[in-house]
Amino acid sequence: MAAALQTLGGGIGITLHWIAFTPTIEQQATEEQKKKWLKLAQDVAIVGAYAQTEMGHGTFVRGLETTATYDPSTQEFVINSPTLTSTKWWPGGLGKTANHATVMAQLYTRGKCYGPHNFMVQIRSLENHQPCPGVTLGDIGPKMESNGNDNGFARFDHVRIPRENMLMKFARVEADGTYVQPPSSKLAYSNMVYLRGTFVMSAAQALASATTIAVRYSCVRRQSEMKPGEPEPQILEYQTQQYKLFPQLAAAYAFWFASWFMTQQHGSITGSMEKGDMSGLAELHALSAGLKSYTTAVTARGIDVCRMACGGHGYSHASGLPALFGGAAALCTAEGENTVMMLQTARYLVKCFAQSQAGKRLTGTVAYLSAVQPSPVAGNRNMSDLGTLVAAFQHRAARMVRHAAMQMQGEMQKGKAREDAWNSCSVLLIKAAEAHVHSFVVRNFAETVQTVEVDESVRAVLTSLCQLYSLYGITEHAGDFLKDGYLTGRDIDAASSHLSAMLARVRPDAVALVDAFDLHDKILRSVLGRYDGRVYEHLYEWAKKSPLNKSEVHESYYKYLQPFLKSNRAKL
Ligand SMILES: CC/C=C\C/C=C\C/C=C\C/C=C/C(=O)SCCNC(=O)CCNC(=O)[C@H](O)C(C)(C)COP(=O)(O)OP(=O)(O)OC[C@H]1O[C@@H](n2cnc3c(N)ncnc32)[C@H](O)[C@@H]1OP(=O)(O)O
Ligand SMILES: Cc1cc2nc3c(=O)[nH]c(=O)nc-3n(C[C@H](O)[C@H](O)[C@H](O)COP(=O)(O)OP(=O)(O)OC[C@H]3O[C@@H](n4cnc5c(N)ncnc54)[C@H](O)[C@@H]3O)c2cc1C
Repeated sequence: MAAALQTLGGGIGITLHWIAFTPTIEQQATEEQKKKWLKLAQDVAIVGAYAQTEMGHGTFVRGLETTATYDPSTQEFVINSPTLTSTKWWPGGLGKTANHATVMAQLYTRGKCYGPHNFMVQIRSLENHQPCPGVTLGDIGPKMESNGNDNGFARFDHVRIPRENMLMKFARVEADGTYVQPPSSKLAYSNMVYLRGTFVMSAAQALASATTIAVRYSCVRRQSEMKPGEPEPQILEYQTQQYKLFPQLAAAYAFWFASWFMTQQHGSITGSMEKGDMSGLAELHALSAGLKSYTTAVTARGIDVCRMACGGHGYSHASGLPALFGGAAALCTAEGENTVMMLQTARYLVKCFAQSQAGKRLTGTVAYLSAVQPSPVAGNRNMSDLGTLVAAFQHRAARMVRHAAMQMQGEMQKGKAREDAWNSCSVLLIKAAEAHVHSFVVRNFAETVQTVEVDESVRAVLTSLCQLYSLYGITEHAGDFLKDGYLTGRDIDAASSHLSAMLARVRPDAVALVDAFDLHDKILRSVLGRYDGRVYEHLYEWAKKSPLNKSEVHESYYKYLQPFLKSNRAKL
């Protein structure tokens, strides 16, 4: 599904039906409600949008203004948009495509507000697709990318829906208006956790696509002379080109493996939650938020590196890279803005750190926080050993989490309120959370390559790629590793020279490594990244199809240029 949606470049009107609307029914509806809507959704007999964000609030879900007020006399909810800023704004497919939406609204019953809950609302007629009475709909206009998707707006003027349209798997409102609490108030957000997990896969796929394009093109493209008089080399022979592309290639693999972990973790924790065990929810939320933030940010930057690595042709839409970048940029903002998501991870880490200080043994993805020793013992480390590299990342993350948490404690001891201390330490907190996620990705990569059983040579090349990824991270963030003397200047020098060796080692396998992503030309949609390598012929064909080439002399000539030239000539 992710691949199919990627083909459509950030989606079409129905994308959110598949990735958000239908999963929300699956995750938030009762069995009875599923019988009513799930099959209709799965068979696309109805088309849905996920309508949460409003003009005034996206991040702060508790600040949403749309209301769902229960009327026990008719056993209905009244959905209302009381202000301009309460207008639902951004939901994919909401403008023109969807005829239903799950609407996130503040639930009021018996005069009390119980916070945001999901409601199924029909928004267009199933007969003629006209908006339902009381519903105003439209498209929000062109965006940076994803213009095949009608991100829309919606206003509700006291629209009545049956009580049964509240998605009631967790929280419920009884016929008489009694509110029944869910096992956790955050279960109304479970679909966001799921979607953030799928964004990790989307990031991996987008970065895999960009590196496929750039690596293949770098084998077709020849430029300059390495040595005077010699034939022009493939640009992939330049070490600087390898240094641009191979860390992105390695990151694509790392994110792919992280997304596998995320999917497995989501399945196992939601399985336990089905049985009433909510203990894994906080970690699942922290991991999905942090991974979504980290992988999409690195992917967006990485795609731009790939674009620049393709020179001028990378800037053309023929390369497919601008569209990939636009799609990745959307992933950085949608489903929880990246800074806000990383701060959620930081919040969890600070709590875990406090628990560890209080003597609790941490488990799961944060276990290392209590295992890592605060005072490092410096020494000449073997910087080509994966175990050493993983330990270095864990040490860096643990130090940064401790530093941010202690800094916050210090601010509070000086009299600052917790919230103010949080805000004044939030840059440190973000960096610490990023280091934690980075460390997780490195460890997971290292563990995954060890499980490769198909072939010794496959394991060897993936191990090199994992070393490259880790060494690149260390050299890019050298200051973090040097700060408390855990790594020495000599270690960093060793890391740099191993990194150079890894670039050379990965070079012969680079094309096979991108081919292994198995991204068909129809998915890549890139003249530069064609599997057959016939870039120049197709670049020429592609340009000939430019709309400006439909006529030999463009109409703008007759309209503007001809009279302008004529008057200029007349002046001579
Ligand atoms: C396959 C894909 C292919 C192509 C893609 C193409 C197109 C797709 C493009 C876009 C789709 C986009 C869809 C959307 O964007 S839908 C809208 C998404 N909106 C958001 O993500 C909103 C972000 N904001 C939030 O999630 C929350 O408001 C926020 C977490 C920021 C704060 O929540 P709240 O104010 O309620 O909580 P706090 O008081 O801060 O914390 C309370 C407590 O709860 C914990 N928490 C928060 N969220 C969750 C959660 N989801 N699950 C579990 N726990 C959660 C939080 O950490 C606190 O814990 P504690 O510290 O223990 O008190
Ligand atoms: C392509 C695309 C598709 C989308 N699809 C949907 C959809 O289908 N359904 C839907 O409901 N929504 C959708 N959205 C909306 C999306 O979920 C929100 O835009 C997103 O959650 C960010 O919220 P915001 O726009 O309110 O950003 P803001 O919160 O206004 O962010 C602006 C800035 O404020 C900062 N900021 C905000 N709060 C904090 C804080 N607590 N601490 C520190 N900094 C903070 C942010 O880091 C950011 O720098 C989509 C958005 C995009 C771009």
